[in-house]
Amino acid sequence: MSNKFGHIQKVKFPALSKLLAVGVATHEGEKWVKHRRILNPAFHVEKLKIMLPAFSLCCEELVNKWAQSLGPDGSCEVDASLELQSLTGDVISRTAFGSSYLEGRRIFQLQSEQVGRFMAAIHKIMIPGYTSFPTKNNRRMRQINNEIESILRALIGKRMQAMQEGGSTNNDLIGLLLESNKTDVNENGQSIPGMSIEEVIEECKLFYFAGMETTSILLTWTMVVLSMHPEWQDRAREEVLGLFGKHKLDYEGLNRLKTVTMILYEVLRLYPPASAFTRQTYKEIEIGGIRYPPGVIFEMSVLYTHHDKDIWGDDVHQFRPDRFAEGIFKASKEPGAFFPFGWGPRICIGQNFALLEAKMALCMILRCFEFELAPSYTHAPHTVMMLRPMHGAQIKLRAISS
Ligand code: HEM
Repeated sequence: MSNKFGHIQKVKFPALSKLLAVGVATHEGEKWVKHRRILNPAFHVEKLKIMLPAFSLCCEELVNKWAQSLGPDGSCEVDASLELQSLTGDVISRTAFGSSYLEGRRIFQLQSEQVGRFMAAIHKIMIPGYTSFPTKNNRRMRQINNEIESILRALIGKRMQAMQEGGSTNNDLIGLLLESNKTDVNENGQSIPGMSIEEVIEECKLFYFAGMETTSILLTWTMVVLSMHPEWQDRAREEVLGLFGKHKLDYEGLNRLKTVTMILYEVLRLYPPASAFTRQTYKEIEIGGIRYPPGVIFEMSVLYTHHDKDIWGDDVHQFRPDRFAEGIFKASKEPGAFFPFGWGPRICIGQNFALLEAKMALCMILRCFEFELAPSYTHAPHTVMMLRPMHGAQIKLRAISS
């Protein structure tokens, strides 16, 4: 971890866990607490169950598309990282914007372009004032931002009007967010101002950034790792076929998956999509024998902690899903050392959404295809913003005969 005095200091568990709870008592923090309270109902389990058919529809479209690409020998090659990004973009578009899915999809395309442009310029972004230079890239990024905001503004306006006229919330994220915003009541029972339109727009943009890339990266690494470990691929498929056969995947069944869940956790341990996140001290705090003043920014390395031999044992770099057989807390020597979704009050609000989506997608893929790495695949995990495969994930799919 580095602090603003330029020191680099490694802080390990358990001292690290103290930091995870830090960081929400400032002015920024108060705003966050309000946002979190308004967002929470939209991610409640009952709401996720209602979103399940949308997950299912998107996954079905993906496996059907792959089935149509199969050659005469019953196989085809795909870049799983692109395909799964498109899947998770579709899922967010449908679950966030329901009937306005096509506008949602346009936002997803624009944000994907935005991420690509940001990544291409990432080294220059450190130059003070660089983002206001009138370069071609910066002008296009501003244009994209304006287009995203105007689509969202129109969409939110339409929804608010429908709600005023007594229409339903449609149970999509935007509807649930607006409904919760309208009825926001603080702990003392007083109605307090909810989010402004600008803040709702920011939350919608965040759903894409926070929810799309991360989940597609989890699914991509899962396909890569299961290609490297066919014995675990077979075990997972057996479990899926045993539980569901050819029947529809339901919430209760997805919750009973043990092997698939252990596999997803082990992939999240080895390849955490958000490989690091930050915390800022708001009061003086002592960590690892050093006292830090308020305002110090710490970078929490999930990757480093998930690969620490002292915490996970000598097989730390091996893919061993059964280390999670007794649950997350018994998987390592330090309970709490597994935190791909963060920890403490700021923990990822979409973690149940992400895991449900990943289970649904993986089950459907396993039921229809066997897969292995294509000869062109090069294993190169790369951490620019997120931990992704640098050269894509070329996977060979083979249809499972029914
Ligand atoms: C595998 C998938 C995902 C991973 C690994 C992941 C990881 C994370 C992490 C590490 C954080 C920061 C937590 C902290 O500071 O303690 C975060 C925050 C957040 N995530 Fe996720 N996330 C995933 C999926 C999603 C999805 C699907 C959504 C929404 C649909 C979502 C929405 C958010 C939001 C809104 C925040 C900010 C929460 C706050 O500041 O209160 N995430 N996520």
